[in-house]
Amino acid sequence: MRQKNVSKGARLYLWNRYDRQSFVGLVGLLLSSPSLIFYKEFQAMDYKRLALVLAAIFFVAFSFSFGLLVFTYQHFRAFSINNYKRLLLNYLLKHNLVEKVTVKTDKGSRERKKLARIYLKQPNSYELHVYFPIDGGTHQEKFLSLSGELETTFFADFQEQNFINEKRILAKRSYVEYVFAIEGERNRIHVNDVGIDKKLGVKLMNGVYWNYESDPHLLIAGGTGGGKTVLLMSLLSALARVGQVDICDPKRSDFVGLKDVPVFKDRVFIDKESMMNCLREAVVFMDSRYDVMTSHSEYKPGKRYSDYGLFPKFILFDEWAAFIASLTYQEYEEVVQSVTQIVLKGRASGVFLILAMQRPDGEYLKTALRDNFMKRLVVGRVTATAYRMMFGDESDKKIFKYIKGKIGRGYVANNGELAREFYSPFVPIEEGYDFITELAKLPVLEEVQAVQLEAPPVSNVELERAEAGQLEDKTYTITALSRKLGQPNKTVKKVIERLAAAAFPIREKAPYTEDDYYALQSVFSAKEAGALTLHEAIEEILADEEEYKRDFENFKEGVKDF
Ligand SMILES: Nc1ncnc2c1ncn2[C@@H]1O[C@H](COP(=O)(O)OP(=O)(O)OP(=O)(O)O)[C@@H](O)[C@H]1O
Repeated sequence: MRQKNVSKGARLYLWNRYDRQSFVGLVGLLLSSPSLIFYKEFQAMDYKRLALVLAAIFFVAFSFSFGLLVFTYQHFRAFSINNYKRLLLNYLLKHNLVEKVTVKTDKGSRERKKLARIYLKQPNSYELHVYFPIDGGTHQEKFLSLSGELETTFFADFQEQNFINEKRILAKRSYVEYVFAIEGERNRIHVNDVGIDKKLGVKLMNGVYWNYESDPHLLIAGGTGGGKTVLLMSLLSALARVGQVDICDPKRSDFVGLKDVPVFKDRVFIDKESMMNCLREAVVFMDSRYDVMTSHSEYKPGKRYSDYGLFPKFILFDEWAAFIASLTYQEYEEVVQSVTQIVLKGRASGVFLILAMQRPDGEYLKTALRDNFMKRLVVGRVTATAYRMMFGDESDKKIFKYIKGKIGRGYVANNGELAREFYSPFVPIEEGYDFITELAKLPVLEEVQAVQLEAPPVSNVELERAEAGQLEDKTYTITALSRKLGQPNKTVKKVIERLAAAAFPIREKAPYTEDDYYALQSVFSAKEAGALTLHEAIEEILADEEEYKRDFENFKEGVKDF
């Protein structure tokens, strides 16, 4: 609970419903008032003419006032926040969340609506904070559980709930604060603005950064045509400025052209053997870095690679699932070993993985490994199960929206945090923007140019895990699974049977995996969100899965054997 008095922004009043009308009315009257200096001329006019002149004056004044209103809403947060005020008022009134007080009048008494002490604040273009009082009021309990409904009302993404305990001398006040991520599309940035901020990391959008040091390893999922490749290219333009980037392109298409770009010279791999070798070498590279770091005269446990002036190294894999699907069992085992090493030791030694695929199924990325990817991004359309795999339990109640035609739109979250809307940097492809030309302009880095992000030191737990070198997959018994889902054993068993009978990838018997849990969670969430029967919810998830399978099969067809 926060103790200090925070600035809560503007208080919400019932008359905020009429903000726009009052603005246009007042400004319109103000603008038309100078015409009063011609009152003598007005007096001399006949009625018809006077009415015509006044109508013209008011028309011009009010049109200008309306234009001014649009301009202020577009450019000033102090005005655009009124849109949220109006939505909130509408919600509170329609859901009877206003208090009613009886006031005496000459003719008896009447009821008057009274609003609790509610505040709104928009500290920047991408966040909205709303404060509700905890003061024993009629609706206090409801005020504590508004996150989901307000998320829908604001068409925003709920991010956090905080409690504020204000201590004033004469009045003690407490509030519950809701923070929402808003206006995703307005906070989209141009590809030229993708860069590195020393404090925050790689800028991907206003308010969205990838700090690879505090949130190592990036996982990207997205359906075909959703904008994965363009996003990866935009990322490359920032990463190649601060470190070395190896690119693996099993599809042999989008990234092949980069092999002649100086910063990526000898760093673009397209055949299976060289991609496996890239991972092998990354492990050797990390081990030799550990040696350099531990034998350094200023060695101290917990220090990171950048503390020794070393640069980060990124390994970017497009279509990871296609790569895994092409491996033999032995090769697969070796790749899993290498990736395990990298996710465990990468942060301290400065090696970071970026894996992109349609959906991170356990088949292609073991769930224990997936848990170590601290930044998650989805672009384009993915299935309900894929959202659960990417954003986990935290977002289990979230309704992920797919908006047709919005290329590069999706969701982003740090592992363990709530997902929010994401728009990948805008690339003016139709105006001739060409990544190869732009990336070719980047200088080849020398080690001394390392950029150090401000991130916490490597913890003892991380070092211990890195030394142990193993990750454990989480598994569940049917009872544990049902408890986690909050459903009776019988219902869960029934859903498993139905999914398995329809060839959905789910285990029929314990031990169940995290992915099985996410698949089941998708069914129960679909049931709740769409007020469906269990049967309808299962059908919906199966239809989703069919579409995913078709897409994936088509995609595999397109990938030549490499
Ligand atoms: N950020 C963006 N800015 C502008 N246009 C974009 C953006 N992202 C995607 N597009 C448009 O959408 C098209 C498809 O995007 P992209 O190739 O990145 O999809 P993908 O998810 O990689 O698809 P696939 O898996 O089929 O390769 C691009 O050719 C481009 O025209």
